[in-house]
Amino acid sequence: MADYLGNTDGRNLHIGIVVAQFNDLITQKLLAGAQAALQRSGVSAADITTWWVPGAFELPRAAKQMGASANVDGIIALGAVIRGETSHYDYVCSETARGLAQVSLEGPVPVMFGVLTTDTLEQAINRAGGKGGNKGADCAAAVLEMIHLPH
Ligand SMILES: Nc1c(NC[C@H](O)[C@H](O)[C@H](O)CO)[nH]c(=O)[nH]c1=O
Ligand SMILES: CC(=O)[C@@H](O)COP(=O)(O)O
Repeated sequence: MADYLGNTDGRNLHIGIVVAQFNDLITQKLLAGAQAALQRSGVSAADITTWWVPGAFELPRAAKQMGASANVDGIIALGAVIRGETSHYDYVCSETARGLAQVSLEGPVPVMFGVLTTDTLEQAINRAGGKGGNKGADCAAAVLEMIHLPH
């Protein structure tokens, strides 16, 4: 099973990950979850390319650049947007989601939405390896499924 998911047409898959530094207490856990899940599925660590960006708002541009230049078969975008005192949260969440969806639809490879959008730090912790699972690992499974869709 691992061999199948980790390659296609007899060659190793190359997976890209773009991850936000903002709330890196959380995003480091999301990244670790994605990396572990990919490697369990037969993707070599050498075939995972990771780019860090300042925050979630920068993820769409990084995903677009990676899809155009890094020879990857799929991309996982990871971030953690946690509500503050102002409406800034709403704009970051909506534009990050819109931008990543646009890159996935219009770009050459599938892009997974692994950005937590939570009201509290606890909610984010629970979804980055806590009782709510790990959104990074979820996206790893999803990107492998999308790559293997019939073309
Ligand atoms: N508040 C959060 C941010 N804000 C920063 C933006 O994502 C962006 O980097 C900045 O506006 C410069 O363009 N980013 C997160 O990832 N998470 C947050 O909770
Ligand atoms: C999600 C955000 O941008 C947020 O953390 C910013 O906090 P604040 O709204 O209190 O400035």
